[in-house]
Amino acid sequence: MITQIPTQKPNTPLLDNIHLPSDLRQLDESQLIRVAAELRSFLLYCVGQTGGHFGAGLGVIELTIALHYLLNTPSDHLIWDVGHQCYPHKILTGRREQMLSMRQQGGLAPFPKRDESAYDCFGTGHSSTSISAALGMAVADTLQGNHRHSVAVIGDGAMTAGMAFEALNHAAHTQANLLVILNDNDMSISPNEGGLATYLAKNLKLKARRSETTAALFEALAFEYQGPVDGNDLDALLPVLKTALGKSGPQFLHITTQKGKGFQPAESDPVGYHAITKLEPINKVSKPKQPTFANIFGRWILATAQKDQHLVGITPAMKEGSDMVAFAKTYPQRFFDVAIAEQHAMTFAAGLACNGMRPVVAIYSTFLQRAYDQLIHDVAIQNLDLLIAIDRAGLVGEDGATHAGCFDIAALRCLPNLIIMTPSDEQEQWLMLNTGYHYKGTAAVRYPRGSGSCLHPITTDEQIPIGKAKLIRSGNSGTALLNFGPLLSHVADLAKERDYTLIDMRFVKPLDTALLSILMETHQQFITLEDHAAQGGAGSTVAEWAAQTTWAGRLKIIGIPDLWVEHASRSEQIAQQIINQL
Ligand SMILES: Cc1ncc(C[n+]2csc(CCOP(=O)(O)OP(=O)(O)O)c2C)c(N)n1
Ligand SMILES: CC(=O)[C@@H](O)[C@H](O)COP(=O)(O)O
Ligand SMILES: [Mg+2]
Repeated sequence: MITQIPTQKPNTPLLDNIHLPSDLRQLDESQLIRVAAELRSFLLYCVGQTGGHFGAGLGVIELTIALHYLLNTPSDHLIWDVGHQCYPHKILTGRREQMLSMRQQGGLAPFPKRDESAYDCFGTGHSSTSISAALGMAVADTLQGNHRHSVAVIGDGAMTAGMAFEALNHAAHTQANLLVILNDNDMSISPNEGGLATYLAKNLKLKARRSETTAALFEALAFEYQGPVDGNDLDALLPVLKTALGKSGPQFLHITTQKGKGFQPAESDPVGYHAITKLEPINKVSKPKQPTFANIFGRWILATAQKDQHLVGITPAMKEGSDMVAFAKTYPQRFFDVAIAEQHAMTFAAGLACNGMRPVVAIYSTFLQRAYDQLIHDVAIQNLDLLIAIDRAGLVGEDGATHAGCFDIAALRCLPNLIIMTPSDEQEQWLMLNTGYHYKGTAAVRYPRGSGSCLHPITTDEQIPIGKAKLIRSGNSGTALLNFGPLLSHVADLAKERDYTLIDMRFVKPLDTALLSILMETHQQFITLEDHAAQGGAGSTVAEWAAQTTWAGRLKIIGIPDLWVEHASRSEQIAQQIINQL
């Protein structure tokens, strides 16, 4: 058992000669255990040097070796759900020498990526997509007369998302040659939540060679089930995997693994070791950890829950990331981790709001994308009193494009009645959370990953006036810089140097058009700034307003107005809501 992350590259004589899975397949099965030991120590060394996702990869060392040993990758399709566990896969598929570039600009991507390697047959990052994609590839092979394996490796956490069951349901209908491997380590990021997790855990405790009850669940969906089998034991795993790969039709292999396997601290604390920062040199004095926007949210929800017993907090499997740890500990009855189920999280919150509670949905911007229809259909149309705390809004750094929160303003600003707030720092975040929480209707506050410029916001009940911006400085250059969000501190000095008027707009919706009209009288140039896609974001809101104001009579954007159009005949709707604007 390894207890320390090596700071020097370990000696890996077998691994050094494995450049591709074809090299691995030259080895005798009896050598694979040695390969696993070397791969595990090399993985520890690499992640120690770069930081990144950690526990999940340690848990699938044996599975990765077994799959690339028995499959004919990259011709056979192998898809890693979420993809945070893909580092061993990358090491065995021609990228061993690039591992120290992991998650760095120009370096290896944090998740499987099609344009990075032929062995990455499907890009992942968001969970629960692997079965759908693998099924698509399997059906394509059937249609083309190809005889190839299509394998999806999905964790017990990712298995809790509805999309996984949509794919299982469809697979039965297609009878495609698909192998789903459930990597069951009884962990999501936190311990896995919900009935499925309990169900699986109960059966694991039976330590049965074959769990009839678990089999029943998946065989009811026309999968042939095998398991549970110890996925960290190559001697147990290889024969069962061979059997599954030898069969046709939808196969379901249930393996059990240990998240963090082989590294004692990670085995003891799989939550803490889900991801790690890179090791710092021993003599480097580490800076004190600054509170993040997520930490401020965690303090805010705890403080607000103390004052209002109607507050309930919901997270789709990101308790730690959204920092609801203290709230969950203090108010366990009012904390809900619904597992990786963003769609359910939103409509569950809607139900709570309809029946006297005041829900706060804490959700990463990128994962909010999963709950868009529920936000529209179940929350916004009904104009429910609900606050969405959108974390990781904007660029997120090392997790790259799959996790960037660049589209929430574009998605939300066209929804009638919703208000959208963009705090410039942690004090503004606190004020806006208060404002959104008490707003009669649906409110969203978006804030970024990491820390901002006000590390010690004061606890306050104060709110801010809806739709009102804040003048930061008046300038004489004739240019007004309109800030939406946390980049204000990045441009304050520049605005002073260039003598810009600097406005903290605070709201994307409702936009402070009264102030903009005044500024229009005295400024010749406007710059909008946001940590969001330029297309369709806050700047577009300003542009649309400006175009219709300055070009009054020359540009009129006619479409469905900012309201929910009730039922009528389509011709009545079109006449009343659109054509009559002409
Ligand atoms: C749609 C979506 N929601 C949330 C996440 C954040 N997330 C990344 S890994 C993870 C836990 C996955 O658990 P599991 O599938 O069991 O994999 P393990 O880490 O246990 O190997 C979560 C919630 C995500 N990647 N995608
Ligand atoms: C793989 C995954 O989706 C999560 O682990 C995500 O990387 C967490 O992001 P943060 O580090 O911003 O919490
Ligand atoms: Mg798991």
